[in-house]
Amino acid sequence: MATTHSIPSVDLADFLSGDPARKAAFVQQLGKAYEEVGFVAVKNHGIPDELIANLYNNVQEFFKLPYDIKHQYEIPELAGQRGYTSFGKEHAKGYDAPDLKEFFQVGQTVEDDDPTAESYPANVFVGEVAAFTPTFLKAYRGFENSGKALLQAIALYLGLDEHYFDNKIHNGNSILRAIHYPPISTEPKSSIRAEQHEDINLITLLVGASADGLQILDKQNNWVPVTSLPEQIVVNVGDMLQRLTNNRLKSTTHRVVNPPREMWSTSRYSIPFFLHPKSGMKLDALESCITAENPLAYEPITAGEYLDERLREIGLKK
Ligand SMILES: O=C(O)CCC(=O)C(=O)O
Ligand SMILES: [Fe+2]
Repeated sequence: MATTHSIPSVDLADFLSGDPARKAAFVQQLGKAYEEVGFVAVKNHGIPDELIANLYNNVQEFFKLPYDIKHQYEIPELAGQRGYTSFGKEHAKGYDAPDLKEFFQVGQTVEDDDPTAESYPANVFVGEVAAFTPTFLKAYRGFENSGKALLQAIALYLGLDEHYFDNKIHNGNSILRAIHYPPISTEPKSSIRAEQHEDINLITLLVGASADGLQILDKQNNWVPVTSLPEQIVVNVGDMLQRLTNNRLKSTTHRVVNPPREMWSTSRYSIPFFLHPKSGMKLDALESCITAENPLAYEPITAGEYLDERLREIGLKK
């Protein structure tokens, strides 16, 4: 895979090093990257390579299953938030044509006595691929931990207490999503596998996709390819963090394009982790992010209300 020329790169080991100068430098690099680009590549992210490899193997096994079996794991009442969503169901906000993908989502499992547990639907267990669900649950915790460290750095950059986000994301409504973009068999109507969009959540952590295709829209309105090194994950700002920071940190538009014709026969897999807080978190703009040059841009809203609004806009919730 090619290098990440297009987005800045940071080393999470700097933040966790215990060396105040390295830690402070990381905070500035991450914050600047999120103000200017909205995406970074993170090395030493703490999710073991072997776990990532297992995750991809299980995901490929699952999507190979016949449609009738996968469809048993599709639960429309859950708006795609748990289990399987079949090909052509989800579309980007503002677009009618569906994305060319099927996906599977795993959500939070509460392990303490937090009453938030009652608000989460149960995860859907896949019987046919024995290691699928356990591997997902393990990876879910890994992404949560890496995301927590990154949010600690973001909190410091914003002049907040380092642990500002910790209890807001503990038992949060995060989603681990495995996506399969199937091979292309006939001339596609458009060149797009996943139409341009911004992510809904606080931050998204994406482990190296199985193929090229991800592009971000830069400030000059050019589409720039993002391909990450195997040992890096790509982490971007979502709309909830953009809203909380009154547009100071950028939720950058991105999309997935079709491969060149000679690659049509290949599938593409990717596994984003959408880091959400608990639904009660207020997304009201931080005082420090409201200035004369950057006046208040959004109405107050909670994370839960905002998620509902967005799921309706992308066709998952009626
Ligand atoms: O497939 C990818 O690489 C990115 C997918 C994505 O942007 C999303 O699901 O929000
Ligand atoms: Fe996305």
